[in-house]
Amino acid sequence: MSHEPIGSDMSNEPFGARLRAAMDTRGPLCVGIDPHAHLLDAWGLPDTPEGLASFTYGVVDALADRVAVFKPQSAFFERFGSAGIAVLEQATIRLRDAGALVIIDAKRGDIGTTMAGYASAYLAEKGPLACDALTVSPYLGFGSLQPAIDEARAAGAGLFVLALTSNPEGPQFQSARTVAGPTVAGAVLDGLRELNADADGLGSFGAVVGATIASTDEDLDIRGPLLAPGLGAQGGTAEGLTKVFGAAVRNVVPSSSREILGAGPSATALQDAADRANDGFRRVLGY
Ligand SMILES: O=C(O)c1cc(=O)[nH]c(=O)n1[C@@H]1O[C@H](COP(=O)(O)O)[C@@H](O)[C@H]1O
Repeated sequence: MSHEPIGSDMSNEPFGARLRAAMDTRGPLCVGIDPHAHLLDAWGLPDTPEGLASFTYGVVDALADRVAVFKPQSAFFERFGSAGIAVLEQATIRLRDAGALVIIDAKRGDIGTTMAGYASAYLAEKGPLACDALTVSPYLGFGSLQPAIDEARAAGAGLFVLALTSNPEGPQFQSARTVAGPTVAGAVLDGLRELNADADGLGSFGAVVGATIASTDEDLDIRGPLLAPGLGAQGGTAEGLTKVFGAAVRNVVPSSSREILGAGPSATALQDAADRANDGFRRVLGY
């Protein structure tokens, strides 16, 4: 696999274009950074801010220059209060400096003005947690995401909106019909298709579609990226992706956390696990 830098000339491109270039160069794998207490323990680290920092920077040092996309899970940093958020900030900066893209998984969603606060924290170019894309929740209405959409457009960042999540409870809401007719998930996908309509190549507004959903009748051709968590620990497989995503499979960003992190703390073992996963995804996703 290639460990080439993505190229600094991409820095002014929109998120979708940068994501496509990064995945083409380094492979499609997204490594989720989820520092669970049990993983800190398995790595021989204490469940403290210091342990969190050693774990997180261990992953960063081993993989930042060879993996295209990282998805730190904010919850596991928030667990340690401001000390944990400081580690998330540092890790995001280090990963981006190494040419990787960072999706902060915080699943934010609120009414317009409050959403604007989240957008300025995570999406504004000079925001304290400025990242390449943020996961957001549409359950206050797709339109409630507008401030994040505006900020993402201004900053060349992206969003991943929950559509068909990997957890078994998801369909209770996501398969329900909206007043206008489509399912909740279908309405989210329609909204994203509209946002990506004028994109040149891959759009910047993506959907979260779990790798664990057996199949779907929804139209996943949103002209934007499809973040697919649920691989490995939750049962999703590389081979299953073609069944779930069909013709849209080329836009899938396969995300794996525990499956890769469990290989540590050895940097070589982490690199082998990431390379193996990336090779498998390249084969299945048509790279
Ligand atoms: O938005 C996500 O990334 C997400 C959506 C979803 O439907 N399911 C899901 O598991 N996730 C996240 O993806 C990660 C999955 O971790 P592993 O199961 O260890 O690979 C966690 O951080 C979840 O919060």
